[in-house]
Amino acid sequence: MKLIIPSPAKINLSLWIKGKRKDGYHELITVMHTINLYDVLYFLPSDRLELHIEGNQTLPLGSSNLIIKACRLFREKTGINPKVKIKLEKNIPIGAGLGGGSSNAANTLKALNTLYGNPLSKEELFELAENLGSDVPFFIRGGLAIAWGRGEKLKFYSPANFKILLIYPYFSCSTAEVYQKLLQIKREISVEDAERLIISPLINGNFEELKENLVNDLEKSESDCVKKVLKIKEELKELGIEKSLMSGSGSCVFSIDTGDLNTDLLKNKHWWFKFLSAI
Ligand SMILES: C[C@](O)(CO)[C@H](O)COP(=O)(O)OP(=O)(O)OC[C@H]1O[C@@H](n2ccc(N)nc2=O)[C@H](O)[C@@H]1O
Ligand SMILES: Nc1ncnc2c1ncn2[C@@H]1O[C@H](COP(=O)(O)OP(=O)(O)OP(=O)(O)O)[C@@H](O)[C@H]1O
Repeated sequence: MKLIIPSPAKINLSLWIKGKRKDGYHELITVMHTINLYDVLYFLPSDRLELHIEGNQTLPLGSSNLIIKACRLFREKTGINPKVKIKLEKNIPIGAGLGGGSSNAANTLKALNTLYGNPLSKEELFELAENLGSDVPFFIRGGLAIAWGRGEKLKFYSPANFKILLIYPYFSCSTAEVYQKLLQIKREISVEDAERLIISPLINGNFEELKENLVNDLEKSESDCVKKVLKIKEELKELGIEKSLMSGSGSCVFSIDTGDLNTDLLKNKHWWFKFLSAI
């Protein structure tokens, strides 16, 4: 049986840091939405597990690839040894704050579950996803959600309908380094606050109010990568895009609902840009 699975990216509409946990992770609250920028995963019959990648030559093919990690976790949990040829068509920039690897991992778990007769419940899929990374549980369902804790606690909402301008500056950021070089931040904020500040203006289409409320505390990181991202935000301001935000731990920057922008201003710069939609 052949399966073709779209693996969408996400943006973080906001991210607040509440403090540092004993396990070394940061306590956070973040609002995520999947967008129509996809990798594609092909699952084809094979006599063994194999991974082929198109569109990117830098990604590992072995056990450090999140797709292989997902396959191994599936085998440990179910006792089923996946014999599939997986082809990854990579379109999502890596280390860009778009969760590409996390999305691949989550969608691989779902695809294997489908291929082998659904041995895992939805809850078990979420539990397994948690072991693969903080963003992976979100991609089991996708759409619009508030995540908190390390990022594994989730509250989902009906997906919203909005346009995004996404800028990728041709460099990547290390998530670990961005967090490591983050100043001590202790936000007093709750899931209810995130609902009031982000979810309700988003769902009601109050984009001016939403733009005023967008925050990403990881922009305060001392990492060189984030400093380069902040320069991109300044350049966008000079082009008339007043409100933009770094997604996740960077390097992408996005702006909401910039429909009437003269795109010529964005051309021939040191980035690529795409007009995308929330999905
Ligand atoms: C930046 C976000 O993408 C926002 O959605 C996530 O917080 C990062 O999630 P992720 O890419 O899955 O990150 P992980 O692979 O879980 O962790 C990478 C590293 O980021 C740091 N990390 C990650 C998540 C978190 N809540 N606190 C952290 O301090 C840890 O040093 C960790 O070792
Ligand atoms: N299938 C994969 N796709 C992308 N990255 C992968 C994959 N497997 C392992 N990785 C590793 O994961 C890291 C980045 O993953 P990813 O692209 O999810 O980060 P990101 O876009 O910065 O997302 P975020 O920071 O929001 O979690 C890189 O170090 C990359 O080498």
